[in-house]
Amino acid sequence: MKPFNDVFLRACRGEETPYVPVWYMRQAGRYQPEYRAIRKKYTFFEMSEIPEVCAEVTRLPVEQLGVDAAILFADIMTPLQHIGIDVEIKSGVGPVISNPIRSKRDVDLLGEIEPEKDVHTTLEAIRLLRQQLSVPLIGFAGAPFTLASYMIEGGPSKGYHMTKSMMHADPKTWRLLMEKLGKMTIDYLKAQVAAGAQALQVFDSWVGSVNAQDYQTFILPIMEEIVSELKKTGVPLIYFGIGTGHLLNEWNKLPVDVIGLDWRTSIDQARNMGITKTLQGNLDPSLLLASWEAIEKNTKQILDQGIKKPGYIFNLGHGIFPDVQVETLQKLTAYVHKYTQVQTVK
Ligand SMILES: Cc1c2[nH]c(c1CCC(=O)O)Cc1[nH]c(c(CCC(=O)O)c1C)Cc1[nH]c(c(CCC(=O)O)c1C)Cc1[nH]c(c(C)c1CCC(=O)O)C2
Repeated sequence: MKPFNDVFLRACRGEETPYVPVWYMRQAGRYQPEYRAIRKKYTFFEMSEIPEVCAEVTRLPVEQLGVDAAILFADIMTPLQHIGIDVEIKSGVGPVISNPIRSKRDVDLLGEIEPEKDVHTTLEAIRLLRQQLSVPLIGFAGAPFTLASYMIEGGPSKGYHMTKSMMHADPKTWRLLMEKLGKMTIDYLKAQVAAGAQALQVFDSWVGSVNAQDYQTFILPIMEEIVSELKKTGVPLIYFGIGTGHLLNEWNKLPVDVIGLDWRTSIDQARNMGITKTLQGNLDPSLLLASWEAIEKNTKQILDQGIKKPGYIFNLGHGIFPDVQVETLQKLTAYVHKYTQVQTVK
């Protein structure tokens, strides 16, 4: 086996690195012919129930693209099935829930997870991967707001209107829901670290839809609890969301190690705002469908900002689309490694 590559972990901690580490959100997915072939045989959650398949799909992009970290194959919806949410992943749609949360009674009925019993296949996949990988393994979970948005709306949403109206119309029920999801997230992620996850990413993909005041009142308290509990595990913590430029000052106060940015906020802008954490991101994934010249030009701009100081990880601003070519990502990974190596040696 290759020697262990810890460049990603060092960048998470804000240390100097020999080159900028790279990984991609949704690096295991439908853009890979091998993934599509496996997925033909199973539903999404059937795949998640077989540790060997999860491990294989997790390893695939590491071997194929040469990235510096692996992210566990699972979904943010995975633990919800075990607290009473009836969820299915519909291809081309996303998570769909047949028993959405609409009242205090629905929230009261939600249970707790017992990780070693309920998500043992996910934990088993982590244990397998730790024997197989020579790059760090990132564990992950959805954050309470983002999970609640699916649970309340019943599926993907544009405006999150029912979610935000519950937050304001029935703050007590909202708080209870946040507490239950917060506990689930803590239990789930602690179990992932105990099984061998070497970093954690909390996906709050849709939280950018609330303003800073509502974030402080209705979401920040549970995030403070989650992050301070997870900090105790000792592994680096990444917090990511889409369109969160207006929330970054609040995020910077949380004891997370890394902030994941989408393409709307540049690395320079975030640093000029006073963000002191390691930054991760943030090529617009749409560019992966453009010419190589456009990809290179935009990537170079991001890297020139990123490498101004230690504590930078290259990624996309959101996940890879299914119609991206594997070769594009291979070329991009090699480009980031080479370009940043030359720059730091100088
Ligand atoms: C919001 C969210 C979800 N899931 C996730 C998020 C947060 C990141 C983000 O903002 O995108 C996170 C996620 N989902 C998946 C991973 C695995 C690891 C990885 O990034 O490679 C991760 C980290 C697998 C997956 N999760 C899903 C797929 C595709 C499913 C398939 O094979 O049909 C994969 C590989 C399904 C899924 N699950 C979800 C969506 C929106 C979709 C896509 C729907 C579609 O376009 O078909 C919910």
